[in-house]
Amino acid sequence: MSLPPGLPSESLHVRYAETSSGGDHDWLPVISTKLYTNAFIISPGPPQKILLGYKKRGFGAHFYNGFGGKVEAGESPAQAAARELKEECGVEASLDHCGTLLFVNKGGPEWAFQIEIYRADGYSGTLIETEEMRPEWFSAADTRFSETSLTPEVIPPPIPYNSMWPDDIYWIPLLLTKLPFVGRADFDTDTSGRYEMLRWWFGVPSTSL
Ligand SMILES: Nc1ncnc2c1[nH]c(=O)n2[C@H]1C[C@H](O)[C@@H](COP(=O)(O)OP(=O)(O)OP(=O)(O)O)O1
Repeated sequence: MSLPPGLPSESLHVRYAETSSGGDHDWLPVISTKLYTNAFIISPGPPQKILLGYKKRGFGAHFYNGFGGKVEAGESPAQAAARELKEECGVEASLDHCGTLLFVNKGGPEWAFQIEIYRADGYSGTLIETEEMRPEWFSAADTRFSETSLTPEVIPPPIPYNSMWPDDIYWIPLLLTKLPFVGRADFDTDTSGRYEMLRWWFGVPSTSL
């Protein structure tokens, strides 16, 4: 099983993958890439919880997402991830790299987004709402089977996949279980400007199983 084209580590072997149908030549061309980061705080629990930010403006506005953005000139992705986390929700964390994703949009921009994903089990400082993001906790476990005596303060609402990028549902479970992952999705926008996935591929390299 081989990775889709465009990822930095195309030679990796893969043990597990979720993928749409289509041949190797059906992927959109990748002309160039821009580096981004996305960082997640995951409180081990129980109950396991994930911190997401409601994006108030800019690209991906009104979606919940991790905290991140562009890697600036002279920065490593790890430095950018720490900076963006602090800028967007006010906290610091010991971040571990856990995945690389490539997103290509049919209608542009002309570059593909290469997003380095980070996670941490905890943080220091005080969470704050910023101009860009409103941080909120969500249950990572399936709350349908939780004890009913536990209050919403103890068990927050489930991960709001319907208000997130459509690719997230494929790789966030891998992030939660600490499995390193790689993946790619090609997008188009529908007539109302909503992002639709044309093709996708998300997998776990064989060395990590
Ligand atoms: N498809 C998809 N799924 C999950 N996450 C993302 C995508 N596409 C994305 O762009 N992202 C992530 C990657 C980044 O974390 C953000 C986008 O970064 P952005 O807010 O545009 O970058 P900043 O540098 O913070 O932007 P400004 O502050 O300059 O506006 O979404």
